Amino acid sequence: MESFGIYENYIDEHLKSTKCLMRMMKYNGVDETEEGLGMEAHTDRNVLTIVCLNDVADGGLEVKTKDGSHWIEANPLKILHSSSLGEVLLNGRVQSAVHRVVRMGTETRYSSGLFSMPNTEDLISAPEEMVDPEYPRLFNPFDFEAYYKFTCEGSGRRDLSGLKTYCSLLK
Ligand SMILES: O=C(O)CCC(=O)C(=O)O
Ligand SMILES: [Fe+2]
Repeated sequence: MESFGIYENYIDEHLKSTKCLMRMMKYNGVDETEEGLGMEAHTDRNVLTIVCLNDVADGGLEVKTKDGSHWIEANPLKILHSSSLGEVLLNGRVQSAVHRVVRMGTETRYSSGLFSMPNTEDLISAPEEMVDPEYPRLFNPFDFEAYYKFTCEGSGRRDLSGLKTYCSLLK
């Protein structure tokens, strides 16, 4: 965030109000002839995600291009990507990556993901430094737990633009 000009105190403050969730995932290999979907297309709801994989020949993680026209393979060993809250905090300067896991090999794939997320009851919003005429405020301040709940239920569950649906100011 420092590279986006956000002052140091804010970063310290942010780190103090962040918790991390670590998740281990196992994807069984598939038959040579079939292409299995290991995890359907989604965006992560946290701030940043770091993923590490075992040494499978085919990483399988794919990220959708910004124009939505096709999927590109992501670096198979270590991936760090921005999630919904990164998009909010940087006021749209980065966008949350739509991604999925496809399985095309017989090997078992293991991954571990580190997901940083807010550990605060304060409303989440972009700092003033991120708002200017070129980047007018994009999102209403919101409560993370309520947003998370929205993405787990009903229409929010499969909504790849869930963040915009939930709190965009540009509807
Ligand atoms: O297993 C992976 O490579 C990615 C998993 C993922 O996207 C997630 O857990 O949100
Ligand atoms: Fe993900």
